Amino acid sequence: QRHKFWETQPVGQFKDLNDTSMPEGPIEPPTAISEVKQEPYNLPNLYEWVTCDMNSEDTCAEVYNLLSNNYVEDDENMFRFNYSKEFLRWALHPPGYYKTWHIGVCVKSSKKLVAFITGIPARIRVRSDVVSMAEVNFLCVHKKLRSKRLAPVMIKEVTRRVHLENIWQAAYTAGVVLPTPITSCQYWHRSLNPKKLIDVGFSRLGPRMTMSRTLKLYKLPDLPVTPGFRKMELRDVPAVTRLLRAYLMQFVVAPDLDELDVEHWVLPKEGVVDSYVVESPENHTITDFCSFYTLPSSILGHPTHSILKAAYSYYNVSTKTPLVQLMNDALIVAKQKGFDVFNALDVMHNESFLKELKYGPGDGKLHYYLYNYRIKNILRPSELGLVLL
Ligand SMILES: COc1cccc(CC(=N)NC(=O)c2cccnc2OC2CCNCC2)c1
Repeated sequence: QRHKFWETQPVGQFKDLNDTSMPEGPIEPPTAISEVKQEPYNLPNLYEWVTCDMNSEDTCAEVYNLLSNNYVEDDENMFRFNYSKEFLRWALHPPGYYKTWHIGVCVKSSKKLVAFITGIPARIRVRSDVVSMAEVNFLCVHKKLRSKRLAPVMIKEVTRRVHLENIWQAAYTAGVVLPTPITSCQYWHRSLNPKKLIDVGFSRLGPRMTMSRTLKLYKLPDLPVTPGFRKMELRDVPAVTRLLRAYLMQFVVAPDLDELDVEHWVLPKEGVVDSYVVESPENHTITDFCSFYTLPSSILGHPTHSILKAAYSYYNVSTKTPLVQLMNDALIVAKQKGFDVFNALDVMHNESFLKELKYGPGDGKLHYYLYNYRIKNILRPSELGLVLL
């Protein structure tokens, strides 16, 4: 029945929701590493664990193919995330990563990869508590192996390997409601190429709208309007780190990023992540920053279009330029780079620009979770300063 697995885990349980006596913080205490199960969990007979070295071209290609054919689809099964190999290597190789947290399940006989789950280390602040956590992502079971209860054993195995590194908390997201979200975010889409979005069924022509009126509605200038708006460079890392750290302090849950993290996560990487700074023309200080990551989706079963080019809002900081103007410049450069749509969650201050910049609401929600860490009351999305890939 529902949540058979999650009711056995140290996560906020629905039945505890209004029990205000429970303190905020870890649900279970850490244990000695010697107490952690030393050997991997048992898999069903035909399968075996494999550690995926994403620096190996062959392994990265196998992971790419598994995800490209079996990972998350939208509610109407019209689109499927299509993370690129460069993106996967970026997402899984942040400073301090553990190869052993990139876990595959293979068929013993054929060595075929049929399932995958990953963790990466992250320092996440919850209120004033900076916690070493694992960010768990890319849980994927081949379509032909669903309902074999593989996911629970994969979650237990990545948890075991995280425990072996003396880390006892985790953060993850899901499109489904599990025990118990710390917040539930609405996603929003801003059309950049409305004709293609309507052709492939991502968007529909509005009521009393013609195609030409729709093209005019979403038209953008060719160039950013903010003076000093330019691509981020390595020399900007110290300034962007200062901006970002100060900005993220206002949120209840946010990553605790140092200069090495900023260099990895937000320095532009072709086809993976784009980032821009506003360098004030008068005194050359960095006053604002915006970024978005590249996550295309396969368009399932369309005769002429196979890929939806989507940009996802990442971290944005405005201290001088109005956020709405900064985010409009992000739309302008994303359109110039050939993206079809720009997606954003209603986290941080995003709500302040979504309607004005003509975003439309998506048809689903993205729920955020913490493992082995209780939050007293569910957060508003605007209290969340964490964007997962
Ligand atoms: C358009 O193609 C899609 C292909 C698969 C799923 C979805 C809907 C969806 N589930 N979208 C999101 O989860 C989403 C919407 C806006 C911003 N970030 C998002 O998810 C991110 C963060 C979580 N991991 C996936 C990427 C759309």
